[in-house]
Amino acid sequence: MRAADAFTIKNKEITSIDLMESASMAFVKAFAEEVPDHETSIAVLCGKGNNGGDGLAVARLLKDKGYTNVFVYLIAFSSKVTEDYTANLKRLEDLWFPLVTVSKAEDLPELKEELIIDAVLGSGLNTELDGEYKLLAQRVNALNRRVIAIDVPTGFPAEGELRKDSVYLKADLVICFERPKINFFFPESAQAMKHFRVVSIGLDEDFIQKTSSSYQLAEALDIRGLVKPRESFTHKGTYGHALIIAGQQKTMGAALLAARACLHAGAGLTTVSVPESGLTAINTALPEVMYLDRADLQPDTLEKFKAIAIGPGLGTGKETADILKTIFQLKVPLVIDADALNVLGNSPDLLEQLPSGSLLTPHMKEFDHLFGAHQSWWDRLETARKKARELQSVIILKNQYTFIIDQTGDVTINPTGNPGMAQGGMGDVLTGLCASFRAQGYSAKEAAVIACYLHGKAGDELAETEISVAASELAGKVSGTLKGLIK
Ligand SMILES: NC(=O)C1=CN([C@@H]2O[C@H](COP(=O)(O)OP(=O)(O)OC[C@H]3O[C@@H](n4cnc5c(N)ncnc54)[C@H](O)[C@@H]3O)[C@@H](O)[C@H]2O)[C@@H](O)CC1
Repeated sequence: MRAADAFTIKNKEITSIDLMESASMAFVKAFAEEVPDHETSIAVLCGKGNNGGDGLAVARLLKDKGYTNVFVYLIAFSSKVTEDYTANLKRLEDLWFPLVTVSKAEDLPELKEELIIDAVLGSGLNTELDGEYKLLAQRVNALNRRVIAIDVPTGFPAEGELRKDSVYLKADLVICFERPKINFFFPESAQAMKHFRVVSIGLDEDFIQKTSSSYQLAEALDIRGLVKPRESFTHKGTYGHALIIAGQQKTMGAALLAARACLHAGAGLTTVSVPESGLTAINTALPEVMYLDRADLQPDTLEKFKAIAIGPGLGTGKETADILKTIFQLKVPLVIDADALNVLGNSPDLLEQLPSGSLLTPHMKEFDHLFGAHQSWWDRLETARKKARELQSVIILKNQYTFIIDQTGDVTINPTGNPGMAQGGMGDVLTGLCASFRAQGYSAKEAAVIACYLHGKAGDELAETEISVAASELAGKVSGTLKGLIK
């Protein structure tokens, strides 16, 4: 993002002070939507870098917009100042804007304002907070006021490990510039912020798109670009035949859910392999779905499938390991989930035989069982990037924001989904979606991106009218949601 700033300044004939003004205007526009009451009393805490410069400009622009109670506190712990900070300070001084200088954390007056804008330190942070900055953050946190941070909360690193004992100036909302920071997507970010929203500040979009970044955020437009329309004269054979190997006597539902999702996501044919005791359930609940006896899971029968998903409710016994050994010999794209992942975690030799181009869908526990325990999500994601390259496979690392890591180690972040979806069976549905898109001919990465986005989006649509979302309901909804996405 710093490169995009520099490129925009150089090529758009915009000076850095104008870019700061543009960023501050974008902040104020979003702020006004969040805090419409112009009588709200606001304390703007400004450090001496460009984040502080934004704060000074924001204070002036808020006054211009009609906010009558804006007070600025200059956090003067450092002797270094940036040029744009100095220019914005001069603009405020010229307006006779009341300014309070705080040279030590203990000098911060007992703030009476209802709301605090945090512009102390932004993305220029290079170490954890300590000394006066740490004391200041602790003092402000103790006030329990509503805090809106500019770009990032003070003390919060844009990338790198988020340690549990670090101190941040906690924000209720972060209004950040142009793109969210990767660390916003980790569960540990909850220590520093509740929500974020992104505002455009006029950086050169072409440059941002072309600049290689290891992280991409999936957007509806990406899905529209990926999903191929259904053409005339196509038939069920065009859309592939998926096989789902799942379920035991007491976990038949997992197989049903995966098969249901696979069917509704558009696979031409869906077959499920469950114990024979599940046959009636399949025929009753999913009449379109076919059945394959476990005894028939032999190479010559399996070669005809366009994709095979394995794992939901399957158990971690020898049978699962034996089936994995068989399907690893095939040239059929694989989706590996749940108990199949746990079996691979128990036997590293088998994991080494994983065919390239496979799709693995672990949640945090399954991931750590496969690749070792991790203390932070940053580390976990780094391991996922390394393993995806080594295994030449795609990993869907499930989380509130799911990470899709491709064979080059690049990460696509999925933004859809909501807490209403925190119910058993959701993972089985995602596996069925992955199998469906793999069977329809999408690459492992494409299938993963479409499946994750669609899964969350269908859940979001259901959550508009429901507190919690049942997995079977979501599986039945995906076809309609997909239609809406590609319109
Ligand atoms: N052209 C640009 O680069 C733009 C930058 N913008 C703002 O500029 C911010 C980045 O500004 P800066 O790079 O000046 O840096 P900051 O304002 O984030 O930080 C100020 C200074 O603090 C010092 N510092 C770093 N780590 C510290 C620590 N642990 N404890 C104490 N001091 C520490 C550094 O010397 C840094 O220069 C962004 O977050 C954003 O708010 C916006 O104005 C948009 C345009």
